[in-house]
Formats: sequence, C-alpha cells, structure tokens
Amino acid sequence: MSERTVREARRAAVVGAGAWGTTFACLLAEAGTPTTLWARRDHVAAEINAGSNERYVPGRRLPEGVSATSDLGRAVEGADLIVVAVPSQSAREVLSPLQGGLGPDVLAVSLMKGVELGTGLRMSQVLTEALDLPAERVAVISGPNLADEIAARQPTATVVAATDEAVAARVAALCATSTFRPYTNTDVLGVELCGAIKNVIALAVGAAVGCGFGDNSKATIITRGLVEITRLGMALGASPETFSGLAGLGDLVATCSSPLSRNQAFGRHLGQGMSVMEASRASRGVAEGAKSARAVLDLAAAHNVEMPITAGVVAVVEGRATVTEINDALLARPRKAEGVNAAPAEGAGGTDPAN
Ligand SMILES: NC(=O)C1=CN([C@@H]2O[C@H](COP(=O)(O)OP(=O)(O)OC[C@H]3O[C@@H](n4cnc5c(N)ncnc54)[C@H](O)[C@@H]3O)[C@@H](O)[C@H]2O)C=CC1
Ligand SMILES: O=C(CO)COP(=O)(O)O
Repeated sequence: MSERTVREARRAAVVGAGAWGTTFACLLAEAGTPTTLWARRDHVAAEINAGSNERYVPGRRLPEGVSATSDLGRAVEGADLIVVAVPSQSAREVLSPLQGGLGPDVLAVSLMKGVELGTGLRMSQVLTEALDLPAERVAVISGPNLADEIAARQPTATVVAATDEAVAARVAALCATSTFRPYTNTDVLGVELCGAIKNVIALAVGAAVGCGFGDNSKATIITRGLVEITRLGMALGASPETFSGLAGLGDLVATCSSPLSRNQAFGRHLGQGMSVMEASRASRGVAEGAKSARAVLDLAAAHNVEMPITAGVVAVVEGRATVTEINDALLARPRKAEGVNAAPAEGAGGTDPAN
C-alpha cells in the first residue's frame, strides 16, 4: 500500500461510545489524533462533549481531543480512520448508512470481539462488506484489553492485525501511548477468532465460578478452551503462533481471570442459577460470548471441528441444559490424549451429550 494511502490520520471517528469505544478514543487523542465518538443517544454525546462518560468510563476526565455527536454522518465526516466498537451483532446495521460513502484513503478498524450470527463472518469481514472497503484497508485490534484498566492508564499491550503490514503499522502508530503498546500481526483471521472465542470460554469459566468451583476447574477450562480455539483456528488457516500470543493466550487469561469481564460475570450469574434473561439484565455491558457462541459452533460444525465447551455454552444460553448438566456431560466424555487433534482413546467410555 502506498505512503499516500496509509498516511497519518488527520481525524479519527469511533463508532460506539461504550466502555472500549470511549477508552480507545482517549488513546487516539492522547497519541495526537483528534477523535469524534458516535454515541447512539444525544445525552451521552452531550456528556462526552462536557468531558466525561460516567456510565461507561466512570470517574475519568476525557482528554481535550475527544468530542462526540449522535449524528453518524457528522461523526465520520473528514475522518480517515474509522474505528468500530458497537456490539458485534449490531455492527452491520449501525454501519449500513455509511456504505459506499467513504473516501479512498479511509482505514477501518474493528475493536469488536464476535462472530456474526447467520453469516459466520468475523467483524473485519462485516466491516469490509458493510463499508464497501477492500479487505486490506480493514484492521482489527485485539488482546488482553480490559477497558477499565486501560482507562486507568495501567500498562497494557495489544495486537493490531491487518493483512497489509503497512496498514497494521500505521494503525499501531496512531494508538500507541506511554501506557498502551501495540504489536502488529498479519494473521487477521487468527487474531479475530481468538478474541471472539475467548469470550465464550470466559463465560464457561464464569459458570464454573458461579457453581463454586475453584482454580483447578478454571485452569482446566482455560486450557481446554485454548485447545478449542486452536483447533478451529488451524482448520480455518490461522497461524499457530497467534494462539500463544497476546490475542490468544493473553486475552484468554485476562478475561477468564478478571472480575471486570462482562462475559465472565454473565457466566457467573448463570452458574449461580439465574436465567439467561436475568443474567443479561444483571450485565453492565455487552457479553459478546452469549451471542457469538452459536455462530462459533456453527462455524466449527461446518469445518468438522469438535468444540465441547463451546457446545455446552450454546446449550445453556439456548435454554436446552443447565450448567450442572453440562458440567456432568463434559466430565463423562470419552477419555482421550491431550493434543489438539487427538481422537478418543481406545476403549474409553462415556458419551458426549454436550455435542
Ligand atoms: N470493554 C472492554 O473491555 C472491551 C471490549 N471489547 C469489544 O468491543 C466491543 C464493544 O464493547 P464495549 O464498548 O465494551 O461495549 P459496551 O456495552 O460498553 O458499549 C456498547 C456501545 O454500543 C452501543 N450499543 C449497544 N447496542 C447497540 C445497538 N444495537 N446499536 C447501536 N449501538 C449499540 C451502546 O449504546 C454503547 O455505546 C465488543 O465487541 C467487545 O467485545 C474489546 C476489548 C475490550
Ligand atoms: O475483551 C475484553 C478484554 O480483553 C473484555 O472482556 P469482556 O467483554 O468480557 O468484559
């Protein structure tokens, strides 16, 4: 990609003024790019223009370079970097008014961690379609990035992935600050799959915690969850290195261990006996894993990949099984060797009702 097409952004827009969208706008502004947030609601835009976003970034003063509007067209006007941070399942609809209207120099970035229901598309693919952009102009950012900690300026690393290394490097330069350190990667597929599926695994870890189980159970689900992510990623052509990197193991560990994680909290509520509706109401933000689990499982089925933990999460969020039933079913599965592609051990007993 030419120097002209990846030149420095003069202005950025962030579509979605939730926890991560607002925090990321602050990073861009701190790194030197004035940034306009699109907020769904007028009063949130007005509050951001007055210097705060108490619901999503409580107790923080937003920097000078951050402004907001509830008019999507105005938010993206003149922006050569468009970052998207709305719940995954609403991205296509939110972006539809922008289709075909963006200039040739625009780069788009997905901060979202989900897979679209019905299409099985990753968020970079949704952005490519919805914004009518060539795939090489779409980057993704994923990693152990709990927004609250980044807003508190705690040291954090992330991965900026784009098929064109120059685009990844440009986006990384635009969001790098003294506390936020981006690494680049050209494995967009692997980075996105890791981000979406770790939410499903965090939900499963939360469910175990809600049942009162301790660190052995958590570590088991994290480790076998990584096996599921790796299996599907390898089947789809991701790079093996990605799974042990920041977007893979890094984000899995952060999300599954943190009480700040909405996915983990959602699972915890289910494990404590709440219904899906009650868990959803109790959540303080989007729990992407609850929706993406079905899309991930469908993708796995289409590629003949076994994902028993993901299947268990789907069964629970679709109301077909309780957490206790899934726990029992997972433990009763046929014994097998530990590797990513291992088949059931010969003579191993058990069934696999989670699938
Ligand atoms: N919060 C975090 O720590 C991180 C979040 N992410 C990802 O970023 C994405 C956004 O997450 P957050 O900002 O945390 O979510 P959030 O729940 O804090 O905010 C979501 C934003 O989208 C808006 N929104 C909700 N439903 C909508 C709809 N149907 N149409 C249009 N706008 C809608 C809300 O008004 C809000 O402004 C998710 O995919 C999440 O997985 C990724 C890394 C870190
Ligand atoms: O993606 C995240 C951390 O990297 C945020 O996780 P939750 O969406 O579960 O809060």
